[in-house]
Amino acid sequence: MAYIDIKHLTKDYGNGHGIFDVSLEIEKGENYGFVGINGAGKTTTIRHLMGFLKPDEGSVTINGLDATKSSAEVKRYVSYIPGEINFPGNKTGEDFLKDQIYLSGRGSWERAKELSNLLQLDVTANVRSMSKGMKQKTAIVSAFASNADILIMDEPSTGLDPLMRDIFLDLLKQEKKQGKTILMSSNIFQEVEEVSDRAAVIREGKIIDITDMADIRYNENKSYRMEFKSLADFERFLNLGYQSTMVKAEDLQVFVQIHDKNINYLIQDLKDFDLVYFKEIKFSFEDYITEIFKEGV
Ligand SMILES: Nc1ncnc2c1ncn2[C@@H]1O[C@H](COP(=O)(O)OP(=O)(O)OP(=O)(O)O)[C@@H](O)[C@H]1O
Repeated sequence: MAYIDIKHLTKDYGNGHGIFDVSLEIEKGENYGFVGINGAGKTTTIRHLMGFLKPDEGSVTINGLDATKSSAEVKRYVSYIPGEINFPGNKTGEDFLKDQIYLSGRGSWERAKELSNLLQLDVTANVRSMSKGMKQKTAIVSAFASNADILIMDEPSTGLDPLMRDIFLDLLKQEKKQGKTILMSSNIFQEVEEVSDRAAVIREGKIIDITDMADIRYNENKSYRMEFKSLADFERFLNLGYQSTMVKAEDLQVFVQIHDKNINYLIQDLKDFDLVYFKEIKFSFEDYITEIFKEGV
């Protein structure tokens, strides 16, 4: 049984809304991305993991415990960042964080202070008057300072500026190195590509794909873009018969798709040509998702 095991989970809100027959197996120590457009079903799935929703059908277990029936026990392993953050009470960030550490019985204020400094969070501010970004940072500090075995995060980088997002992603990588199991929903494909081992794609409540991120990062089919100095060279190259995904004749540019094992042939051939530039175009997780959505799986 997987560490986080979601089996045939269904929550039907009617009129095609909800999640349907969702199954995901997340192994211990894995960093798992969960992507989908707005309304796809990410939050509904995640709320089942936290025991906030009861399945119509199917089950969720975390470390062998039923997430619905044993939700209090499950929460001992889990730190959670909700999609919508609303802090209770009228206290400072520091008091809120100290309460969380005390209530969960995990983590330390020292670590929370360190994380707050890294994320430039002013913990003297009242949680009620915090901006969206500050609330998000407070939730991140709380989750990371708790030293929980499992991190479940619903679009955690929402509201962070690009610099803070990078710091957050670095922290996430550190958590992974320490053996934490991470489930992060997001609709920012670049960040999922950067940190995840695998990612599931949900659309209209159904899982349509599970991707091993190594296949994207180390894809052996590469694209190269090149520009020729002269029209004569441009035309001569096209006659060589390489698979060109796009040709921009007005700029004398060609995009070639080629498998790694054939790259030497291409380089040999290009020795006879006068090039303005030659550049690898990385195949990204976003390209992959766009293809899946185009294919209408
Ligand atoms: N309590 C509810 N009652 C009825 N429909 C609901 C309820 N909660 C969610 N839905 C619907 O279920 C679908 C999935 O919603 P969900 O919030 O899980 O999506 P999401 O992928 O998290 O979206 P977002 O990226 O916008 O947060 C949506 O169509 C939503 O309108």
